[in-house]
Amino acid sequence: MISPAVSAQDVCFKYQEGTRALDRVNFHADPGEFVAMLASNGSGKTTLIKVLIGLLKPEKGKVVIHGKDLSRIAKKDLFQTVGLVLQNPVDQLFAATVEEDVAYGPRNLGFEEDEVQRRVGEALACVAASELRHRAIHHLSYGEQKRVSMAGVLAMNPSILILDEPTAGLDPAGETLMMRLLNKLNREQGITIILATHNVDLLPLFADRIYVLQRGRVLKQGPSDEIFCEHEMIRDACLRLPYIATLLHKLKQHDGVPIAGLPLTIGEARSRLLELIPDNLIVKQPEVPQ
Ligand SMILES: Nc1ncnc2c1ncn2[C@@H]1O[C@H](COP(=O)(O)OP(=O)(O)OP(=O)(O)O)[C@@H](O)[C@H]1O
Repeated sequence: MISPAVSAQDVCFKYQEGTRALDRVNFHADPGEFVAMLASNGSGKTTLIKVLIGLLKPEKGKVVIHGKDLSRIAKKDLFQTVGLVLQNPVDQLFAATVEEDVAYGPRNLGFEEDEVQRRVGEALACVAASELRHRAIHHLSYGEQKRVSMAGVLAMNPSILILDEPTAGLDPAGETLMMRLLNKLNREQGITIILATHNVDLLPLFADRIYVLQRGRVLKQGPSDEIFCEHEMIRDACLRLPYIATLLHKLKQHDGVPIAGLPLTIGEARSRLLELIPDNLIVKQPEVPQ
């Protein structure tokens, strides 16, 4: 049996001043999976991320990375296996220029300069930021800073990427770009993605599995369709359905439109609605590439 890329087993964590932020949390992500932690503010997402990467030590339970207890993994090996992208890029970026910042990790590991430059080039290309290479960090926009901070992590070639609120503060185009980048890293390079978010609208498009957290506990985990069909649980967790699902749910419940299942994405909703429209009312238009 293949070990999970990351697992947290019965993890409890209490902050010094007494807040119990995690209560017997069981979490795992298999190699190559795209897993989301979905929760409202203060539910323990950031705390769980910090525990998964060893920045906080659990009071009980353990974290295992690729079959090895986290407490036994040397920091140097950990940084090359698990990359952490913080919510606020300012907390991550510290060099004067983009190139210096992205090069910092590989240089620190003692790679030859050719290899460092190769990694910087590849990491920046991965996040669609090659043209920013010689720019000053403090001149970058927030969205550019987010992508550059991700490049710094990718330059270490991690097999697991953990991101805290990667779409927070981005405009709609930036959100879509970020999620597409993560999807590409996951599908094309097989990088395991774990992210914390409140963004319910984008998750059904990308996440293989979702964990819903509330007050430090896992309420439920499973694929999007299993998560979002539990309306009461979603409400109890102070979350909501994706907007498109809310619309179709209302059309079904209040207007009796016979929509099959509960579409969670615009693509699914479009297909279900088209099934209900007679062919002679549809005038087919050529598809416009997105
Ligand atoms: N350094 C700290 N000291 C004390 N309590 C903390 C600390 N950091 C977080 N907490 C508390 O732990 C709980 C979980 O916080 P955490 O930041 O993990 O939640 P979150 O789901 O990431 O929230 P958000 O979506 O607002 O970022 C909250 O009640 C918070 O007040």
